[in-house]
Amino acid sequence: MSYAQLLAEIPMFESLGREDLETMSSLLQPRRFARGEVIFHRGDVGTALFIIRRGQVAIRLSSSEGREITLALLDRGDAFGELSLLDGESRSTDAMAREEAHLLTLQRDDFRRYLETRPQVSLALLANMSRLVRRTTQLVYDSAFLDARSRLVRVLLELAKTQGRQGPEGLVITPKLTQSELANLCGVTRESVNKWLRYYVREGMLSFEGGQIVLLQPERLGQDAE
Ligand SMILES: Nc1ncnc2c1ncn2[C@@H]1O[C@@H]2COP(=O)(O)O[C@H]2[C@H]1O
Repeated sequence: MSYAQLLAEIPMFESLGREDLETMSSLLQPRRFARGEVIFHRGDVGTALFIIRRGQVAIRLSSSEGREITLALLDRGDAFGELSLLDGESRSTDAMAREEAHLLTLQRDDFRRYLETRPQVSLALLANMSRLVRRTTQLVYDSAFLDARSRLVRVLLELAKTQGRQGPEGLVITPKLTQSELANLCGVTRESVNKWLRYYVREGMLSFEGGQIVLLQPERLGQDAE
């Protein structure tokens, strides 16, 4: 089966011509993970890049006491696991399938060969890593300077931007998130997420539809948390 069409949708590989995409496609191995299954743990040896065909993957950190934060939720067309292939260190985070996930793996040597011979792929990877550094800086800023309410609002607005769609009432956040998952994404307690979600529902700025959060007045929400 050719995965060239999926590869062409991924920013890191979009510069590749048809022939390259077909060659890379023949190097990919499909792997399937059940809902809740761990794809890798922080500290594991990294041997492959992962590309998501279907399903959702959480990039997470957890403490020895069982506390967790979610750094990112990834879905179709997202790639992860590039860091350890580049610096030879171990996996920097855990990765877990939030729902049944159909993934493709590209082995380290094959990935590096593309980076060495296709400068456009390296540039796109650098752009990807620049975004990652910016997001991490934003997380540091948020945890140092923002209160729980502002952190929640910032995460909701970012999810709406990266994984949202326009619905009839407002911006719908596509992944269905529990309050605990939202709390992990914001780095605040579940109680505080619950308190502020209820406040924004009362104020008419957000609602819930079929388990999804809908931002009814995203601009007002943004102003409120400034
Ligand atoms: N802060 C972050 N935000 C989003 N993704 C990350 C972050 N840190 C690490 N990752 C991804 O998670 C992967 C974990 O394995 P690697 O360290 O090989 O590569 C990492 C990146 O692809």
